[in-house]
Amino acid sequence: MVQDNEIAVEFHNVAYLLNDRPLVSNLNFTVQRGEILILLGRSGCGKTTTMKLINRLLTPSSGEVRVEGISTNEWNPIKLRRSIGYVIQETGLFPHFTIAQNVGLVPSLEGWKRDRLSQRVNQLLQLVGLDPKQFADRYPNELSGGQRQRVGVARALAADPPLLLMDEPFGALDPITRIEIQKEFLQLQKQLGKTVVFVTHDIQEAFLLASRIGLMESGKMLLIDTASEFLKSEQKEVKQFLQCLPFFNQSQYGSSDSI
Ligand SMILES: Nc1ncnc2c1ncn2[C@@H]1O[C@H](COP(=O)(O)OP(=O)(O)OP(=O)(O)O)[C@@H](O)[C@H]1O
Repeated sequence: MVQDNEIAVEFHNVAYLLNDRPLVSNLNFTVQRGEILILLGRSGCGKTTTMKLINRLLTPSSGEVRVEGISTNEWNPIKLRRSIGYVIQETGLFPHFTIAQNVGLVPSLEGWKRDRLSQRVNQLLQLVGLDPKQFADRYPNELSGGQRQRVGVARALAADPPLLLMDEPFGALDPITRIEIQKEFLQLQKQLGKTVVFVTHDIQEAFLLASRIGLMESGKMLLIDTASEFLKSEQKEVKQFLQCLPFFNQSQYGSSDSI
């Protein structure tokens, strides 16, 4: 049985309504510590909304989301967000900040001393495969899309948050860079043991990264299970996604079932 302290995030009967229209409803699931939970689903199915309910960019219209056992309504929103790394597709880097300033943003807001901050920034840039000597003083528009994505990941990790929310973080990359960065991210996650909620509509990405996959449709969670159970599902919506795996080879996928 899963112990409470193995649970990082819980959704209890959560709905979020906008102008009386439910964007998500009946959400009941947990995110276990150290797992990569993939939220998979077609455009507009409610993945981003679900993510924003975790870091309190949105609060539930009914039900409750708990992070580390505490309802998001009770968390101080600033403290909550600083304890959660957030990576989005467009990276959200500040254009007039250097790469070092972008990566060091949260620690500097937390009042870290200069030396500690610059050490941390260098360490993180190295961790995501960017040479600090080459990149620290550049501005975001002087980097390629893939390099900016790496900076986005480094920034999310800067204050060492236990939980990372990643919303289509590699969506804008060419397929080769994307596979490279996915594999590196997987290594990094194994090394750091973070809990990750990762949004994608790409089933290949889901199978490569997932400890478990949550399939969403029309604001509901249809299924949440390991990749190998996903493969066995008879649900129509699951099969539709599986058909999108071009060169489907079971031995390549579903190997990271264990949490
Ligand atoms: N601020 C808003 N105002 C009106 N409708 C919204 C708003 N935010 C989200 N929606 C609607 O809520 C639904 C869920 O949106 P959400 O962004 O969660 O989907 P998603 O699964 O992340 O989609 P995508 O993969 O395209 O990013 C969509 O139908 C969207 O149009």
